[in-house]
Amino acid sequence: MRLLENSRVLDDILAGQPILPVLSITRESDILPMADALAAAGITNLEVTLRTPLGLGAIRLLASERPQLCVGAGTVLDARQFQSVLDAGARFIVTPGTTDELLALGLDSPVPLLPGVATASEIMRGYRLGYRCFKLFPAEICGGVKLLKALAGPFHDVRFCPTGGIGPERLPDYLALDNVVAVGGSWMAPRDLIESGDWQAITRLCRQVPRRR
Ligand SMILES: O=C(O)C(=O)C[C@H](O)[C@H](O)COP(=O)(O)O
Repeated sequence: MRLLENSRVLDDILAGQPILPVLSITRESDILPMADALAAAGITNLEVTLRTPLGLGAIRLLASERPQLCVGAGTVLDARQFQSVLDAGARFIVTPGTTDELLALGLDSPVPLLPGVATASEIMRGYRLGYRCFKLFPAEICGGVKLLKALAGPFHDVRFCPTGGIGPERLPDYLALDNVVAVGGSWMAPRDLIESGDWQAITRLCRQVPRRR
């Protein structure tokens, strides 16, 4: 998507809910019940990573069986994966870092790209191409709330989806920042609850998410 269009569409998607669940699927039978557990708490945006071999199939399944959800693809590392998640029906694409190849693909993509950054220089590489919305990763390690406050100075028109190491206790501090569009994380679908199939507990965890101040 050209220039500011990418970031406008992303902002429209992500601003609709304060958290972006990041799911890594390890059992096929979990996919639909997990998505339904999130949806029961009002979650419509979610990111499925390619960290596991089931990731791509999960995106395809959710795109066809739960079209009301906005399912993005995460951990997209190269052009081949970029094309495969587009083919699977991903509605947005998330990368942990940036490469020139991925930034260029995002400009011509039919769905928006959320490029991962950790430094001002990486933001500047995307900014000059028109990107205004980035994933800050790994957020807690690379500076978290303090870094986001510092970045608001030079990049007043940039918004971030910080992800990585952010649990529910730190969430309010991030959501209080004007340059945070949503906060990503995996905490709302913990492994033990998924393994035991405790979908109601996952719904309850998502319902505890604070509203934006
Ligand atoms: O693999 C990727 O490209 C990612 O997308 C990284 C995930 O966003 C974070 O690992 C989620 O962070 P946690 O909430 O700390 O689990």
